[in-house]
Amino acid sequence: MSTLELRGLGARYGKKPVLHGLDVSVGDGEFFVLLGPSGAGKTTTLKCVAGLVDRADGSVVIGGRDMTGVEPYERNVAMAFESYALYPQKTVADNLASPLRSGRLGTWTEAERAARIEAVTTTLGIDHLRERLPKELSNGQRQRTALGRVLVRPADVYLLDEPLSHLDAKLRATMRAELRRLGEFSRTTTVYVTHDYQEALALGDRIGVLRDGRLVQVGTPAELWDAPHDTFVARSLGQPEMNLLPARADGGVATTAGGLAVGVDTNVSGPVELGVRPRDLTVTAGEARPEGFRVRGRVELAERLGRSVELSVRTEASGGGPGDTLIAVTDDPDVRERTAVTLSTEHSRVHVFAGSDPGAYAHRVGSARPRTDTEGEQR
Ligand SMILES: Nc1ncnc2c1ncn2[C@@H]1O[C@H](COP(=O)(O)OP(=O)(O)OP(=O)(O)O)[C@@H](O)[C@H]1O
Repeated sequence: MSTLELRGLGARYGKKPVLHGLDVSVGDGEFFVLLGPSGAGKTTTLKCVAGLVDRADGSVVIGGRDMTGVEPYERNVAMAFESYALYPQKTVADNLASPLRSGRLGTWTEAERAARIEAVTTTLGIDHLRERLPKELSNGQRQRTALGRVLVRPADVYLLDEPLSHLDAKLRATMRAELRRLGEFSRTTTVYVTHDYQEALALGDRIGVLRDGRLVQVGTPAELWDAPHDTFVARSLGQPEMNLLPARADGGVATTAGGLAVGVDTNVSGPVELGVRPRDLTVTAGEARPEGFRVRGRVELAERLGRSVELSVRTEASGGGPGDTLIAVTDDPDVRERTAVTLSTEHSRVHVFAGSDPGAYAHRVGSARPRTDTEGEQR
């Protein structure tokens, strides 16, 4: 059990910098998720913690001890790579037992070893595979065994790199729940790398969003969901992605190109983006309740996604605008293409992002508010 701190952590491959001054403190027993797209630097961050990157700047501090110059095998971290290394000639049970046999982790009685292995194989659902050799396992089973090899050994910090990536959707969901339980049970400080936002939201006590080697936002799942730092974080969480409508703010009103207008803080002016999650929009045939944010439109496309239907809605073009397109999700099977609908939500669910730099992500400055003039949201 240990805290983990990254202080100004940087890393380079050759001359190319890939991590830029990461600062974060992971609490004792915390399950911390690093979320980011391919190439963001997630694996490199784990390797720096494990001591496997030569050209690192700043420092990694585990349990209050600066790890600069400390060899990987002396750091007491256990890392599971996406490519799973198993002894080909050993059974699953022996593969799991071998980390406990190396004298470095103290001596274990046969009974203690067996109890620990059993707890892990039960959690990972590989009990029935204990006598098999790696070549007799599917990719997903091999991945779970490799994860087991890490979890079986007590360590100060677990470093897990996309450990569920080779599992099918159903098994991933089951394993997510199991891992969550295991985390609560073992309370070992864990850094878990993924590019899957659902995994991050389900597992993380906190999440750090990494983009191009920089930590863009660190927070609880609720903080990231309710107040994403910028449009990149906003789009990283949620499927379908958050709707983002370009607009111009002036005098406390932001107006989209399509003619939609909402109240915003009077301090906000210039180019903005209005963000609303498809699942935050309530879809009603005809008129909606009068309070809150609401907009009328017509369904242009309806695509069934299992129980729910994803709608592409063209908003009504009033006030000379061409209308905007918003994605919404409904469970109502009667909403079809060409149906007239009203989309509504609370103003607090309409995020306002500001920033005019081309190519940069706009920052969240707050949420929309009711308009104080009498024009309404569609004009
Ligand atoms: N050994 C290496 N030599 C040179 N460049 C590397 C090396 N390993 C990674 N990189 C580069 O460093 C950057 C970060 O890579 P890293 O593997 O940390 O990203 P990641 O977020 O884990 O991505 P993924 O999800 O695809 O595994 C990428 O641009 C990658 O191409």
